[in-house]
Amino acid sequence: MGKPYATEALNELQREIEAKDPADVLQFCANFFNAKLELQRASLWRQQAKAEAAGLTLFPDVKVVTNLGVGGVSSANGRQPSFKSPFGVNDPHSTHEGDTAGPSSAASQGLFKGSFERQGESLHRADKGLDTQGAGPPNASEPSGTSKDDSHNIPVAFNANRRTSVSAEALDPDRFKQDSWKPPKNNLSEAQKNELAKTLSNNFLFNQLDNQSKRTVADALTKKSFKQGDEIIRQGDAGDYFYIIGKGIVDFYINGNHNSSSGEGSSFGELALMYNSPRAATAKAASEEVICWALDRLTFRRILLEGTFNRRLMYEAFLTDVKVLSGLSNQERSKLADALTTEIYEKGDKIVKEGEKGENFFFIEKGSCHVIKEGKGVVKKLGKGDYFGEVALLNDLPRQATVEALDTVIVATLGKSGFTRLLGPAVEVLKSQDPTHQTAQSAN
Ligand SMILES: Nc1ncnc2c1ncn2[C@@H]1O[C@@H]2COP(=O)(O)O[C@H]2[C@H]1O
Ligand SMILES: Nc1ncnc2c1ncn2[C@@H]1O[C@@H]2COP(=O)(O)O[C@H]2[C@H]1O
Repeated sequence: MGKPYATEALNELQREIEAKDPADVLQFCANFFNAKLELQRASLWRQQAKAEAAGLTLFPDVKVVTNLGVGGVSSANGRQPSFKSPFGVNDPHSTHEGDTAGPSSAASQGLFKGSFERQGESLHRADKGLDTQGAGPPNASEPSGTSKDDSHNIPVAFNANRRTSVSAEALDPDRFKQDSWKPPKNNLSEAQKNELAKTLSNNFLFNQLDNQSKRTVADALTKKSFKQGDEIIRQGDAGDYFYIIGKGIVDFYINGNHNSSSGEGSSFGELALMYNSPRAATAKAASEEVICWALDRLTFRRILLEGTFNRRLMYEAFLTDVKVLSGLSNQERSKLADALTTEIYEKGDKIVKEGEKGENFFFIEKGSCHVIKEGKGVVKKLGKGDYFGEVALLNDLPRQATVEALDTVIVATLGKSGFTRLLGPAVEVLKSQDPTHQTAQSAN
């Protein structure tokens, strides 16, 4: 990343601070840059296997990384450099276990602990299809870093150009404002507008947008009809459109095997657009008639990545570090991220009270809490990445303890229905770790 990027990032941070007025500015800055870094590493990391197959090295030489002076970067045995988060040793969840087992293990655990930063790095790429909608490459000049000779080895539909990765483009609203991009206009009839409005009212992501963004998206969506068996998306292709289902059922296949299905109001096709990665699944029309509303890649990135999707990405970065969720796929993690709501508590606040009915499950994003039981006192201390509130939801019991904020605590909460629907394999882990069945633990 060059100087202009740093300036843009700092400007963006400044705007965020002014808009959000965080109580703990340093923590906010740390979170901001940590999330950016993690997104960037995650994006590259997803492409590592393909890059290796093409004989390319995506990750920088360890010496280069060290020279960048990213806090706590270290390396061992030539493996992926280890990145220490800005929370450093005080972060109870920065143990970096994934590092010791090598890259593939780290990836499968959802832990992206390497720093992939590299000054001026940009690989030539063969995914021209991704930029066919008038954007052109965000950076025309080709910085040095990887030899041009490598470019023809990159498989089609593989994006190794970090300059168009989600972290570089999505989190860079200034670039959006400066260029000549204009959202497309669909010129729908009144009847079609009403049909679309009905579909959008059922779509979770759309409902998160502000009114202006809603209007832009509604004006840009185009209607596409499919017959049963039609392939809407093919696994491995480059991403062109994001889809919202207006009518019918869509089946998803991974490597030819049926994986899941979605119905009216659901959306799909976001992953390839978010990460500039190949399509992760094949989507096929499963009912007689399927109507989808398609949003072009550029409008998707400009509008959705600036708002809801940024929030989602921030949550995803955080959720990647929550140990109990390590069994979730990226898709499951995205869905979970969409359903989370942020709540802030001050020192002394009782986030849940023993004996009360339980409605929510909580992940701690920031701060620490004491778990207090009547007659026993403090039984546990919880910190960033820990969770609580599962016992009441899993067993339909009143809250088994009080959880009190020890400082400013930010939690991501999940309602009861999301808890059972979206935690997937993590529910079994939660059950097996029921703290009411465990012996007393240290509260220090
Ligand atoms: N299990 C799954 N893994 C990956 N993608 C899925 C899955 N189920 C549904 N999908 C959707 O299928 C889409 C295929 O294209 P994308 O990778 O852009 O985005 C993907 C998701 O929206
Ligand atoms: N020893 C413990 N006993 C009861 N609850 C605990 C204990 N340790 C941690 N907790 C958490 O405190 C939460 C209080 O609300 P729940 O009973 O829903 O879920 C509980 C657990 O998540």
